[in-house]
Amino acid sequence: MVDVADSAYFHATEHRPKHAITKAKNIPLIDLSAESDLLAEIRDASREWGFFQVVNHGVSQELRRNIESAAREFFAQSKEEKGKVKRDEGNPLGYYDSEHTKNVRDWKEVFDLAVQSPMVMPVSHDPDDKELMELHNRWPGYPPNFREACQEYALEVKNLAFKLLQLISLSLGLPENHLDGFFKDHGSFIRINHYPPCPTPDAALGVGPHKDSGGLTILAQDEVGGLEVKRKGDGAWIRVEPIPDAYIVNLGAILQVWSNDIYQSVEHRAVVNSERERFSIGFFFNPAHYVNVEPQRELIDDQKNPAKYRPYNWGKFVATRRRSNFKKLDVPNIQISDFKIAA
Ligand SMILES: O=C(O)CCC(=O)C(=O)O
Ligand SMILES: [Fe+2]
Repeated sequence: MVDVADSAYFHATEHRPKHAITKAKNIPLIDLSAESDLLAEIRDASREWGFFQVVNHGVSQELRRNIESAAREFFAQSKEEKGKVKRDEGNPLGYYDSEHTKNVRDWKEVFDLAVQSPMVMPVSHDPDDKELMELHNRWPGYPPNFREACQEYALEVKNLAFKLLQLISLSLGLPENHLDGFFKDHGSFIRINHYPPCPTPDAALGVGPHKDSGGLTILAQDEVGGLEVKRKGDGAWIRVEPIPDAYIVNLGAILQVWSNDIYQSVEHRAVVNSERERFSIGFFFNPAHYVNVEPQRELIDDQKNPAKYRPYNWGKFVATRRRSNFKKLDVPNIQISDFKIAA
């Protein structure tokens, strides 16, 4: 992927990454072991930023170290070795090095794995086609502990995801377990991102600006840093400072719909640099494919605050995205704004 002249990686001048504000007030840091004011902190952070970091989260440091070092060893292999577990059109899990965000190539390589394998998904984006498929993880032979490190990590982060979901539910004034049922057969996945040093960090991005489309994202970034969040209000890009052993939490588009816009998912991107490689590991906490996503009845009012979105099926949403990713269709990817009800 290190082809300097390849303009497929170049963003339009106005989207190039140089003007991040690093000295600004950072996204909130929340101590999950604190008893008092926890819900208020989560509510304020979710409303103001859509992003926060958590400490005392219950995920063991050792499991995080294990997956981080297994990832380092995996990506250090030759392209040919990594290509043995490459994703294809039939199964998007595994290794991939040519992802695009909004038609510009990302300066990264990734490894995706389903938290529950097999992951069940619709075969097609067509709403009338009820056929389902099972997606199985692809495990590399090297390093030998890769699979175990990923699976052990996934179990603990999944527990954190449910804990955060319950806190978010309470922070919206809903019962603690109100949203749990949507995640009974959850279609969560883990994406390990590797961003190699980039000779043109002013023109390329590790991941272009996007919003996460699922429920919640729980991200571990290493000490290099590069994640930036678009601040609500003025749209300035704010650097998320790496905090050792903390997790970055952001609300995905589904929470925006469930909460009928009380909470909003926020744009973010990853910048790269010319000196140091960077790793991040995202846990994308997604509902089951059969879940129909719609504003929660408890949070709407037909007269004063009607639903802002029409219901949509999560599995079909994912299948529609997958189709446009592979076909490189010249249309914008499906977004929740496609389901927005005009006010
Ligand atoms: O690497 C990062 O800091 C962000 C990655 C990201 O936003 C994503 O994978 O959705
Ligand atoms: Fe993201």
